[in-house]
Amino acid sequence: MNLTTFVFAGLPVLIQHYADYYKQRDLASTLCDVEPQLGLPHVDEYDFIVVGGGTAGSLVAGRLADNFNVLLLELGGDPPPIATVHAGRMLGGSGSHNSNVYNRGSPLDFDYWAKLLGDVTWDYNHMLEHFKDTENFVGQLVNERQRSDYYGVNGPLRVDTDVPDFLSKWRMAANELRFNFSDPNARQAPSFTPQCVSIRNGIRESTYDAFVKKKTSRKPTIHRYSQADRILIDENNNAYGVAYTRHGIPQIAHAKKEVIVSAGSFGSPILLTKSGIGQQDVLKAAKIPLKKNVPGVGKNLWDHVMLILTFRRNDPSYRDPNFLEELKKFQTDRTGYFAHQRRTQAFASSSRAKTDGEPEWGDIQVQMIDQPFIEENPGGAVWEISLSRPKSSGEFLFNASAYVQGETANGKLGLSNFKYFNDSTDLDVMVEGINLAIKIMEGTKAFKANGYKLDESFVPSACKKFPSRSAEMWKCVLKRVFGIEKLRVVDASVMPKVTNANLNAATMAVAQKGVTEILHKYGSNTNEDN
Ligand SMILES: Cc1cc2nc3c(=O)[nH]c(=O)nc-3n(C[C@H](O)[C@H](O)[C@H](O)COP(=O)(O)OP(=O)(O)OC[C@H]3O[C@@H](n4cnc5c(N)ncnc54)[C@H](O)[C@@H]3O)c2cc1C
Repeated sequence: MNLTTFVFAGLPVLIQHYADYYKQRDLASTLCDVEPQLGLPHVDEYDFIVVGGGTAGSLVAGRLADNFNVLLLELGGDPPPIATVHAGRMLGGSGSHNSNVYNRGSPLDFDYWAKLLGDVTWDYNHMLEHFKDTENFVGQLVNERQRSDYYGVNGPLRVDTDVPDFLSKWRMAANELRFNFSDPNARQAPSFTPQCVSIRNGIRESTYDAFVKKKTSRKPTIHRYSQADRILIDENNNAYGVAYTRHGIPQIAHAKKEVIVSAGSFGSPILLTKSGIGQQDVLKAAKIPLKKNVPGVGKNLWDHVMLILTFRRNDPSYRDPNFLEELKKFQTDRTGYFAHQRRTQAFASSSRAKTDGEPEWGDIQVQMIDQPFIEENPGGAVWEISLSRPKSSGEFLFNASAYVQGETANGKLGLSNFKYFNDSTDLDVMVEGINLAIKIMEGTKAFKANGYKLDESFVPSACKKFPSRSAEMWKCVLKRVFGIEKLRVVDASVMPKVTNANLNAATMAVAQKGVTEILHKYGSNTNEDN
């Protein structure tokens, strides 16, 4: 085993060590906190209770704490120093372990939301102000003239531009294929772009870091390792509190103003259903008293289907940088290979988008990620091909029979069915995305010189009966890989349709909009009961 493999293989052990240590430390302080209450009926009271300390919840709780008494309940604890898990159960949520790519999405996404919802406050002109309120943009721009109109500089979240050394090649490839080269945000249009990231000195910055941890003014009270089990709703259908378990100890908190559900696209529908808000027949099957019949709970599940491709580099002169030296540079002054994401991206419109009369509204996103230090593929590149405006949507349903049998763990109560490619034209769009990636890597002068070649070893043998690289072969691959067959919700689950790029930034703008509306409703006077 070489040094690189040894270091990477040790990461999960290190992460688990920190996760266990944080949990034990929090358990000790929780026991001191709750000791006086044991055996006594005791209910804490706050102005707002925010359920879920992820991308949206941390932002909402941190902002509201300026003016109000806020309790933030989070299922997980502090994020470990290096988080690589695929479920964001920690403060900062999925934003504490994702790639921190900061893409707002197309302005046309938000204009479409406004049309769908019949509410102009969701259009891009309005949402732009919420993006600006959250951002401290320090990055480089392709179009400098847009800086003052489109970017915020006084918000808590640092947003930078990642500038990998192959960005000039990316620009050349754009020229060769007659694409524009532009910025990913402001007014995103089909083009090749650099990527913006919410990363500070090579370290991820989540909304928990930016809006809560680094805050110097009043912070929310945080109860970690706390699972909200039920929203308490009175006979007039007002939410007035939350029943939850903190390290397994049952607790109740009351909210004088509102309960805000920010438990994410999977957590929110489960909590709403457990509280009696959901589809009538599901509630009946789960024997949960009906509070409100909302047939949409758990429906409308959108996902960006993403296919990952690997390109090998056939370039005898290529040598990986020295792993130890790069690690030292990063540890010493946060420079070198590990200080950057080393990604670029392109937004493109498929033939379907053009036929639909939407040529400016990209429905394909491709991302190139430079990958040194992979022993079996030195200098290779990984590509993420995403269907960024799918037409197929799925559902996330409540597992009523498991609930009736006594299951309480949220992770076991959700049944997701993404229904990928239910609309078969989604397959055609993905095939165009795959072909664009191959064209850039194998067909442009910019990248051809490095001898990049698609690694097709992952193609299942059942798909090899089709001509190599044909649309039929790619559709077969996609089908195999993705298996065809007084309450407020503020998180990614409220998007009527996903934006056409990574969702973290759009979730922040949704959260900032929620905060703005709450402050508008309640003002900022802590002593006044509205
Ligand atoms: C592997 C991965 C990589 C990604 N990469 C990117 C990227 O680079 N850029 C980008 O823009 N987007 C990315 N995303 C998507 C992005 O992270 C999410 O869209 C965004 O975090 C959603 O925010 P949210 O607040 O809705 O949910 P989350 O951030 O998931 O927060 C929900 C929180 O609620 C908590 N919770 C759930 N149920 C309960 C309960 N009952 N009681 C208490 N707490 C509860 C959870 O523990 C979690 O902390 C990525 C996602 C993943 C999974």
